[in-house]
Amino acid sequence: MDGRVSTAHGQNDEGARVPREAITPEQAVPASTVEAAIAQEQQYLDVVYARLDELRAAYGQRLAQVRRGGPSGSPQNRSERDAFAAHYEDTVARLDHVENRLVFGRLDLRGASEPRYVGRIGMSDAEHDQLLVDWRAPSAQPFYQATAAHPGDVVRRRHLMTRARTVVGVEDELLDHAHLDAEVADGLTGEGALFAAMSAAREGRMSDIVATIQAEQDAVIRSPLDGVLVVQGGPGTGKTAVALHRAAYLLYAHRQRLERSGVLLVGPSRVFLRYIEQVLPSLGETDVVATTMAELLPGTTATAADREEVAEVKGRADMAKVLSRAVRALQRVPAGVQELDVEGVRLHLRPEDVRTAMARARRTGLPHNQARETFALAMLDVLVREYAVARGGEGDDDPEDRAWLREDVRTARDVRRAVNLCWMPTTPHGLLERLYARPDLLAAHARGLSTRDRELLHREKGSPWTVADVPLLDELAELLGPHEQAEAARAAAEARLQAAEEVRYAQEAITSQGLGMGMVTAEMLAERFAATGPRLTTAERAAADRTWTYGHVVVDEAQELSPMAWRALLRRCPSRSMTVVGDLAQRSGHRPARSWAEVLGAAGSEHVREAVLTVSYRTPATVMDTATEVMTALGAEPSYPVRAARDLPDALAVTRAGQEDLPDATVAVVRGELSFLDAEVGAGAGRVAVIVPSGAERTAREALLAHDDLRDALTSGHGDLLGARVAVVDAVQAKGLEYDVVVLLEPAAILASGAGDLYVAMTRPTRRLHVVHAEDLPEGFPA
Ligand SMILES: Nc1ncnc2c1ncn2[C@@H]1O[C@H](COP(=O)(O)OP(=O)(O)OP(=O)(O)O)[C@@H](O)[C@H]1O
Repeated sequence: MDGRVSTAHGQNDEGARVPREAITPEQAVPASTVEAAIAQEQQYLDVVYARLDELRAAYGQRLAQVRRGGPSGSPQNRSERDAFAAHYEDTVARLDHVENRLVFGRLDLRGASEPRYVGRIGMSDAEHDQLLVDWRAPSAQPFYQATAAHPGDVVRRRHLMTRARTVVGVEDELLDHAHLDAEVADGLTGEGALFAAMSAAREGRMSDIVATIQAEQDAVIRSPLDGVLVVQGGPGTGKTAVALHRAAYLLYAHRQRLERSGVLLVGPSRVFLRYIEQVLPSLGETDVVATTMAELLPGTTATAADREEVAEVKGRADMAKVLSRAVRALQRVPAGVQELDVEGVRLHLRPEDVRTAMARARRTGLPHNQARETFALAMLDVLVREYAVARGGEGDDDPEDRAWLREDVRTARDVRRAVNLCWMPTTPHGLLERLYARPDLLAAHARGLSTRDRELLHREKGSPWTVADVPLLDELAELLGPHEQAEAARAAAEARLQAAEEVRYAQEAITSQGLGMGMVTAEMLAERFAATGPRLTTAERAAADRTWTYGHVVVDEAQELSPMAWRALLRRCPSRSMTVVGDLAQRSGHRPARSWAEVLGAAGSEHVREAVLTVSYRTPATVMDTATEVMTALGAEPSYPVRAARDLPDALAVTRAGQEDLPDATVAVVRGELSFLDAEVGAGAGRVAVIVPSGAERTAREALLAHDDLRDALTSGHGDLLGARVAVVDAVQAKGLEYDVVVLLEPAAILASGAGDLYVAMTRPTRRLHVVHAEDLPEGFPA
């Protein structure tokens, strides 16, 4: 390609000091001088890293100084010191995280005397001259957006490839009109760097793409904060990467607005959150709350999954009405007058008094458990009046007597029971459990559900909570409000945890300050800290608080969310500022969705804008095209076609075996693919997923474990889904993840759980999809 010069080498050139403007913007770098260019860039890198070290040392010292101040002083002094410590801790952590590929780009601009360097964070030298522009700053945008057709002021864009602190390659794109060519105009930016990133062996953790963000991705990342932005993109188009970079961008561009309220990121599973956990810190952001729908409600962990048809009923928007009726039914007016015994006196609970007290309580607009107090007080007033009269009218005007009478009534068993029966306090878990377990209750409140739907909801008390239960529990928590006794038990448990945390914190302080020697114990220090408590970050406080509202919410794999789940997320985001990324074609189960309007539930009625990502940076074209053909043959053609950025030789392989030989064939294929990776990306590097039909993971894993070499590969890196060189998973577990090679076992059986699952499974590899089957292949696979 004209105007593009790139090379790479592994040595650090120790050339003479070259001033940063030595490579003039108008000057292209011929291939012969690439080595010299690398040497020049190394000079610049050395200056930037030296500054990074200086800043780290300076902030490290300030932090140590503040910590040395210890826990003494007035509360105001302590809180100021805490605030400084927090700031320094964050800065030190941020500077530590940006070590790798700190500088990755350079722009030579028409009319500018110096080039502009783009990096992970902004940085100035001691004289306040800018060394590095933060990739998120407006002045870095041309690095991602300039094209030969629309170069703006950019004459040359240079990608710097680095390993540790060494420049190992540069890649130039000349964007002035003299070098215009159609291929550049249409093409991807920084192709060399991009292809190097795409070809790297996968290590089980997602990396950031800050050096090679493409123009269509950049437009999404920098899209305005307000409203609901839906990003539809086929497999591997960078939706997850873009969502994370957008979170980092928004925190940078709207720090004031988002820092206090925070950003919530919702992913499909804990494994997925671990897969992406390094991306935001590497972009200098650590304060995002990452969670899954299963963990959205603090204190509740959903460990089970429902069958598809059960989850569907639980997820319907109508369930909100069922729950609201169930809560309302906790407020009951007795059919007739009831007699109550208070200290031998007969009092009367009259339906009309109950109705009046109820109306007053409902007018407060408070959730059920909190409004109960208004109801109970109103009932008490009525009963105390009757009690006073029954006691001979004495003490009617004497406040002290009146208080005694009131106490008699309030504590009487009959009264407590009657008030509770009229307005029963309850917990979300208790109520939902009763609803599921008692068909009569469900029939009374869920009139809109068919008998079959109600049967699907039935379950015994004590069954574990499922992911689909979480939005229902959350809805109930909203309708009910805190339950005093349950809250007290929770607070006590939390206090115990907090005390343990304070001791741990104090222990650290003792160690770091060289205290101890028997003069002060961790418990003593903890007591002193208790007044202020260990510092919690915004993210930590937000994650522990159900009622926390976030400034922005990012949802990944959003095509899986139910209408009830959207309600739970919208409650957490009153500003309705959301980034929603997903792929309709990858939706699990047997209910395909044709449009985002169908999927978004209540979020769909907000101000929604859609963006589409069209290029897959993961899956080779041969595999991508086959996956599309299979989906089309199934009548589930993806509505948003995807173009693969590259193809690779032998990207698709198919091995047919007899039913009996399938395990042996799988072993041979996995072994062959590991050898392929050894040769291709280095001994022991690269990762293989064996994707099997749901429920077949255990058998498949055991078949592989029987072989020593494969056992090593399966148990390497703690043997978990991200660490091991070979992992056995089903399509749902593989969602959002990627591997160098996928061995796809029995596609026809995977299809039983839905076309979307097969599509997900087929599109996970970066290098090769190897299909192993005994049953006939679904239509669309090559013969
Ligand atoms: N601009 C880019 N430069 C380099 N690599 C990229 C770029 N965009 C995406 N990638 C890489 O492509 C792969 C797929 O990205 P990502 O997981 O974000 O895609 P996705 O759309 O979320 O995929 P899926 O829906 O299939 O889970 C990742 O390895 C990612 O790092």
